[in-house]
Amino acid sequence: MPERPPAIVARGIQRAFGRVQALRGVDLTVPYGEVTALVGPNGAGKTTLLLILATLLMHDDGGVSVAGHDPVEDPGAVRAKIGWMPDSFGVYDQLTTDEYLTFFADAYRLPAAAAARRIAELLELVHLTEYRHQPVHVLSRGQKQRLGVARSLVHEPEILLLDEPASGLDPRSRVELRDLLRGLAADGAAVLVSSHILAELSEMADRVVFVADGVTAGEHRLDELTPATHRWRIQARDPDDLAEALSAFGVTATEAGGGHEVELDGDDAAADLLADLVTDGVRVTAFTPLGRTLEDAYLDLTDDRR
Ligand SMILES: Nc1ncnc2c1ncn2[C@@H]1O[C@H](COP(=O)(O)OP(=O)(O)OP(=O)(O)O)[C@@H](O)[C@H]1O
Repeated sequence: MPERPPAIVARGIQRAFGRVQALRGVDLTVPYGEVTALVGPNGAGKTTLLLILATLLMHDDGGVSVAGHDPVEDPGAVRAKIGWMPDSFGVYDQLTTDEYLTFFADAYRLPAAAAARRIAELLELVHLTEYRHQPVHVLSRGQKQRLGVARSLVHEPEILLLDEPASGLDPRSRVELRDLLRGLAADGAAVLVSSHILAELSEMADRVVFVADGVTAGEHRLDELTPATHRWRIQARDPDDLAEALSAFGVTATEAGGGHEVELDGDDAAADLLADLVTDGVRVTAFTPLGRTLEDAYLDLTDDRR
């Protein structure tokens, strides 16, 4: 079977607001079946880019294709395929959560019976079933955020664009959001999510696109950013015993993070050193590989752009 073309391809996107050049040439590819994270400092242009992809803002230059359609030439075709969750969205306070979702189901022309089924399913998914008949204004910020996620899924879109969806969510809701997005990607959807919470994205995303100062600063697979580690942190009941043993084995160590950090040649060397330490009577309590974090990569990539 031929490989499916990417859900979103953007090349050289530019957009100015008066004298502010918000986007100076952003490139982005978002494949189906994966979660792509859009990461960048405040003012980098993430929201501007998402608005363009969501057909809500026109770009000045460059080319964009969303689900095979041009958002400027054919916004209706794009809107039918995307689910959009802005970073702040108005909710119609006097409507109940059920009515709120029904309003959007109507906008997407879902037949009434299908809409009722879909809304019940979505309220269950975002744990708001018990608020079905409550007006939206009684919902907490996090609950409104979850309602926003449900709203973006009403018409079962194949592409999801989410601007900072985790902000305002408590830890449990964040984990649930992560699992939900991973599940949608596993079912074939293309998910593009912007966020500042890097630790969380590293568990949620397959790919990351760094944007800084209106340009793409890097586009990577997450597993490429965390290559086989060569540094480990070792801790022992008695740190002096550990230091002595390392020195006796000729291993250079530096004290850091409440333990000793060492550089080794790979997993086999690490396993050998651990065995030697234990045989030598050192009571090792932790032997931790120090991978490169998403945060390290982000700081490297944006270093000269501050
Ligand atoms: N409607 C607008 N009018 C004028 N300037 C704007 C407008 N929208 C965005 N900008 C400017 O464009 C730049 C990019 O803004 P954007 O909101 O896209 O960044 P962001 O990466 O989403 O930031 P944040 O992480 O803080 O949400 C900023 O300098 C911002 O001030």
